[in-house]
Amino acid sequence: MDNVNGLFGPSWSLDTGDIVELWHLYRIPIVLASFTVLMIVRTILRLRKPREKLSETPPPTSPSLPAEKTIAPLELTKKTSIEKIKAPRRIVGGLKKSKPSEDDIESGDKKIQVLVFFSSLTTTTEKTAKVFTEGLAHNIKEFSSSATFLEPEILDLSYIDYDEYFINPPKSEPNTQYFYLILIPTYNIDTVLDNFLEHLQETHNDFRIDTAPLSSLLGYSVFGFGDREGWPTEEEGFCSQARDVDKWMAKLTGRRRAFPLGVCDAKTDGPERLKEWKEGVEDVILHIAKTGGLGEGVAGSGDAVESDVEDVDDDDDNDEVLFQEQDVAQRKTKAQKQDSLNDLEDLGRSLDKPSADPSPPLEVDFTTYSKKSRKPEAPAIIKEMVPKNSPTYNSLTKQGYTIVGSHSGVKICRWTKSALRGRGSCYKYSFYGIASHQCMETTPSLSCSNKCVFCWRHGTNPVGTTWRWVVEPPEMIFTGVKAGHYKKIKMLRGVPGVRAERFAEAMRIRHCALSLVGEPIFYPHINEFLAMLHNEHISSFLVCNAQHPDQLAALTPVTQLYVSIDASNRESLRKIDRPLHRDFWERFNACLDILRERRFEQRTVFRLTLVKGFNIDDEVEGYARLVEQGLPCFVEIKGVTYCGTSTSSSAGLTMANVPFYSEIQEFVLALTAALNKRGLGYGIAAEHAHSCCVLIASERFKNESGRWCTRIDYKRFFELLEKGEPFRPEEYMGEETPEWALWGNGGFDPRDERVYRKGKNKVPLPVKKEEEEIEDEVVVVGGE
Ligand SMILES: Cc1cc2nc3c(=O)[nH]c(=O)nc-3n(C[C@H](O)[C@H](O)[C@H](O)COP(=O)(O)O)c2cc1C
Ligand code: SF4
Repeated sequence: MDNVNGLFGPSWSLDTGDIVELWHLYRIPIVLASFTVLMIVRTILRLRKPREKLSETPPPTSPSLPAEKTIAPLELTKKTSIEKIKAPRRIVGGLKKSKPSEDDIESGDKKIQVLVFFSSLTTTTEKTAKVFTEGLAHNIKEFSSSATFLEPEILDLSYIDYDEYFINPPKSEPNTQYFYLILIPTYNIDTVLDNFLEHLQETHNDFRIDTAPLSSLLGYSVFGFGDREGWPTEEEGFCSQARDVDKWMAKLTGRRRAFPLGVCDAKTDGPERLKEWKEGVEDVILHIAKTGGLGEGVAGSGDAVESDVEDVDDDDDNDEVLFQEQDVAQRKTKAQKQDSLNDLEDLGRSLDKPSADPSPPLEVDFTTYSKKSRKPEAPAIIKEMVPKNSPTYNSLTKQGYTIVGSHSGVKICRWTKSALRGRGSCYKYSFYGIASHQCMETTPSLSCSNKCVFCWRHGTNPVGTTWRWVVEPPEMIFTGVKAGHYKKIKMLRGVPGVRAERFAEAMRIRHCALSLVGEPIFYPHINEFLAMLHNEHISSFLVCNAQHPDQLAALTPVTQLYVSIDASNRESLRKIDRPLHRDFWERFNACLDILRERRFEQRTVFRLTLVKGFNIDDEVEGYARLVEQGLPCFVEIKGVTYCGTSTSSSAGLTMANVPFYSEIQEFVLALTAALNKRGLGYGIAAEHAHSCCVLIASERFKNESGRWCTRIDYKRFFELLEKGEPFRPEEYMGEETPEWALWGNGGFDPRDERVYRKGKNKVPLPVKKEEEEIEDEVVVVGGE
């Protein structure tokens, strides 16, 4: 113990021997104490350091997270920085444009396609656009060889599917970049242009689509045709639709206006103005060919700097996004609205003291349209669908239509004339006992929501997805169409060959085919109109285009309800009907479901119009599936007829698209086999080879002896209707289908006289429809 005292005492001194002795005496407590101190230090250090992950076991909250999804340190860093950016959003810089790479173009990898779009009612723009495109094609060949130009293509806005060109540039050629030129007239009446504009606007406002989905275009420019005599100034509507198209294109392309909007008065300065515009456009194309792009900041380059006000104009939804370059313009247009936007506080403060912040003057350029400069908007005027001064009116009346009011029409069909002369009735006589000379073909809506390739009225017909025109009362339409029909019948009094008894019978309308042109159920008072027909014991055959399920669901029973089935699948339907509704396939299917529900209330029919190259090949199974879905009472299969007008050929339709009757027969056999394979109980009931038309019917329309009864007991139909109680279509099933109309017997009424064209032999089937036409008759596409 002394030694120990000596060790800690002040007079302490030790030699080596003492140290060794001490170690031997106290080594255990020394080792234990050192170990304890070390452990304490280690524990403190570990507690201060973050724990390292020792295993790959996923955390309990994400049991399925795969090992590779574990967030790596780098990703964590990135995520944190993204979160930091999130609120509030302030985007600095211009729109992100996928600008063409000069290298791409120079290396020859990319091709440039100029597309010239036009629309025309009275052909001025069409003719000009054609000459313009030819000239452009010629000049483009002379341009720099650094870029590959494809032959400019000309496209009629009445025929194209807007979705293919005006949501995104066409996708068919991945290495091709597009340059759009749009030549259009202006009409203050309803035309396809309204629809085009609606499409541009909807695309821009569609929250699912990028606001500038066409920004990958190389550029665009618009040229408008107008008439200063009727519309002297811009305020009064001079070239207003060209201006609107230009404005929407600026928005959709992210302001890639390559050259300013050109306008002309087609009657006076047209050639001069067009020449100027053409030269300017060609300069730009040349510039693109050389440099690969429009260039930045060049007047008319479409750069956001110049056109900013366009974007602020009406885009309230863009409030949260502020482009640095647009500050100045937005100060003017958005100042009052900004208070609530936290991220714009700085801007708001600067606006409070405008004099303290002398901003540079606003750039004004020709590409700018500002609401501020416009006069206050006049109250919306509801237009007439087909006004008397419209080209549509002229075109329809020239074709023999009587326009009643502003949206209804009536026409004597060729079969009515033919039946009056005892030269054959339409297929509806063979199948359903409709006397053609007592049939009125009419529609209360000349407008439609499709632009079917086989319709012959494109360019002139009003189209729309909703009714936006003046509505006339059903009484006025009913009286008007009857008067129009009788007037036309009377005019046939002196036609050679008209049979007196048929002429007398024709003065009493017994049937009404609501299938002329347009979409009858579009008319808001269609049910009242039908009631008027039925009150006068006029049967109703109504054809609709399967695009208006709500109206179809609300429709009161008709004698026979048709739905046009123009294709068996979405893509094919889009190509052939070119519907205006984006959800056309859903609408189509909804209509089939409605028809299925209605099959025990009225006679339901699928009408298939077969167009070779469009809706026949490989579609039999698809049609069978649709029949299974809608379970119609009947399926009418008809070959398209051909009118040979420029409109049908612009739609890509030629005689080659008209199927031979043998092809129709082949198709019918295949479809019936497909239906039987599905156990659906359909058979081929009747044919009218003359019209290239065959009827497949449900076995429900056979009598006890197993014979087809496709005809209608019209008297019974009205009796049942007047009882006001529900009834089934079988209850007004008519007599047996006549022998001559049955499948295999041709379907020509033996009471009538068959007349062949001069010089044509009595060629046995199959023949092209035209070769079997009745003398003097004009073949039209789309009619019955
Ligand atoms: C019924 C009708 C309405 C028109 N409305 C306008 C108009 O609002 N503004 C305008 O500038 N020109 C208007 N025009 C003139 C046309 O736009 C002009 O004649 C154009 O050249 C026609 O082109 P197109 O023959 O290709 O259809 C109208 C012409 C017609 C027949
Ligand atoms: S159903 Fe059609 S084609 Fe037949 S007569 Fe009537 S309108 Fe003419």
